[in-house]
Amino acid sequence: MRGYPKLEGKTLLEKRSYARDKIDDIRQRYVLNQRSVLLFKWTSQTEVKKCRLMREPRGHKEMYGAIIVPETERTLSGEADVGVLFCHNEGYSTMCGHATIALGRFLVDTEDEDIFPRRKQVRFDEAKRECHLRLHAPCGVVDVTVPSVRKGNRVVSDPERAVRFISVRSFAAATNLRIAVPEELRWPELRRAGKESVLVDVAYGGAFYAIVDEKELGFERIKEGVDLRRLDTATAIVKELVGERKEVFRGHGLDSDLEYLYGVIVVDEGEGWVGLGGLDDGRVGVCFFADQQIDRSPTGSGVSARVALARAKGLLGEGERVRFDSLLSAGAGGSAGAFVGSAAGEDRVLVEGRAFYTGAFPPYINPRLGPVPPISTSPSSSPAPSFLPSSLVLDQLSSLHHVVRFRCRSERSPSFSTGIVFPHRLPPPWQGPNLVNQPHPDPALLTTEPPTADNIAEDAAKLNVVAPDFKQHPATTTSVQDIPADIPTPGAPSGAGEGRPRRYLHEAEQEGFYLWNTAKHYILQPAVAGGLLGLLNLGLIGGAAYTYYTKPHLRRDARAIASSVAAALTLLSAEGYAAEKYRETPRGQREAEKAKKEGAALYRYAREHILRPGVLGGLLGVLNAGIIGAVGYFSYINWDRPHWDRRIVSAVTAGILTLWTGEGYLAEKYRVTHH
Ligand SMILES: O=C(O)[C@H]1NCC[C@@H]1O
Repeated sequence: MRGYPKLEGKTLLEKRSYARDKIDDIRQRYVLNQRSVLLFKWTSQTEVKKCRLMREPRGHKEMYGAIIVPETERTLSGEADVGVLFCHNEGYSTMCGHATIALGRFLVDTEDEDIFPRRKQVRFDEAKRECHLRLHAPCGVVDVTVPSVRKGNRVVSDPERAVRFISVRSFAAATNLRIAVPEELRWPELRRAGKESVLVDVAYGGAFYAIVDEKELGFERIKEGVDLRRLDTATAIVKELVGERKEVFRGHGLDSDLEYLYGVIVVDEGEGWVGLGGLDDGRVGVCFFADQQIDRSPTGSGVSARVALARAKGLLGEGERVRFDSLLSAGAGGSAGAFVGSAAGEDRVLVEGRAFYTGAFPPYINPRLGPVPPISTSPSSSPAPSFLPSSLVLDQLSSLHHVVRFRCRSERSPSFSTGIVFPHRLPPPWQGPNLVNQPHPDPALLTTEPPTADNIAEDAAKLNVVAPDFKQHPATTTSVQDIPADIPTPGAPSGAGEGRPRRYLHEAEQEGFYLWNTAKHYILQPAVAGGLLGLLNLGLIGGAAYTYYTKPHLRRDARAIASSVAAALTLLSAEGYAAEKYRETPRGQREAEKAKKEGAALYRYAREHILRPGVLGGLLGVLNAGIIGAVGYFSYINWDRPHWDRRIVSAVTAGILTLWTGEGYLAEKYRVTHH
């Protein structure tokens, strides 16, 4: 990939880890720390360079991306033609059906051998008018068939017919799994339904999905409209609880990088219990994946998982085709956005779906816009800052031209996406309770002409390939020719003739303003405010203790003692009352749930990073060194005492011996269980 750093690692999964661990700032990074450092270093464009593609201001929570990897272990061994890494709001998926469908077309249409060096190997079946591609995704090799036509001396993809792919091995991992929902985690709909647990199925189609009937969560007829915030709360809890059942994901012969729960699909009435319906009466599902990102497509890998599950339950015959819809494709009507799934042999699934070009958008970095703080997903947060095009192009990323955006287009249902990257700034789901506020297409990006065999090449020509001299000539052949030199930030002094000191002053103001806003954003969070109150309490208690220590007469003054106790009780009760009141509000409940989740995440993080034997051994070593150092120090400064307090000496000796015996015991236990 041009411009994107070289992905280190022998296997695609290793490259995925590299992207996640080493260069994730390209996908997303909250740049707050860098900005704080900049206070002392002054703003430089190099720092601002490290900006995210998947989050604001270039992306959004629902953004999805595909990074083409020309060479992987499977392309080298001849088993695949090209590799791909998928990315989203949280990291890098192991499989993505909708991106595979969109990429299928792109890979047939591209003639750029830097992007797709093995393009010429792609087989065109003249009789069937289709190309066959082998795409190496992190979950394995997926066979993709792309309807294509000959156009002059080129073979180009045909938007009229559906792309199809055959999944990797797909299977049901657990059926009818009863998940108890602890009292404090039960969401309102579950309570109202009088339920204490939910029944879920878990299936794999390149990624693991928990599949759950809407009624199990206490919802009804979601396809007619649902408050996505409420569904988000419910599915986040289900995801956490099911995700903890590690045994469900293990033992299937998969690489450990694939053994995790990727998403929860809420399915409409009946699926998995009474069958799937057919092509006319298909199934609707809402998929929450990664960091509760909502899939606008019907989730290709989810379709693989759902078909495998239905097969395992004996609900789907060989060759029976089922239509799968997302909320968006179902709401839009027509069939172009739906996917069709069917069993394809023992444990494979055939998924069919269509993709359409809408354009290509090289990312820009506007030095004036700078990094944008994370936006809260609360409904009251201010709208996302708008994207300002700039004449200054990010060096490293300017040639990411194959982060291509596709959007599903059809005459009857022009308003939804099934593409690699969802274009345009789509309103996040919390902005509306149902489909009414779902994204609508930017008409400028839509091809209004109905596709015909004749305009196939034109359709492909919308693919916007950035020329190597893009930096000098930012406009591309298919994009707007006159990109404005720069749109000033509102309130910013104009650049022309602006003196250096004034510009610095303005930048300092901006920096200060940014930091103040960021500080406000963090400090005014209830959790932080709670922490500050805790500090205040500590300060007051410390202050009182100090006063009583330095003024011994107060210790006998009944009035002083009584007023201190009364003041402390009043303060604590007021704080307790306020906290309790806050917890009763919807926001408070959300916070409580979030705190619980974050607690779990912190625990998981600690377990993965700190409680690892190596790290733990190191920490224990440091602790031991500290203890020995402290004992040594106190022995040294007290060495000339006439006698030492035997109780202290015995307590210290016993303490150290107990600690070391405990450490020895744990180490031995670890050795026995792990080796
Ligand atoms: O179609 C799919 O499989 C993907 N869509 C977003 C979530 C999944 O990765």
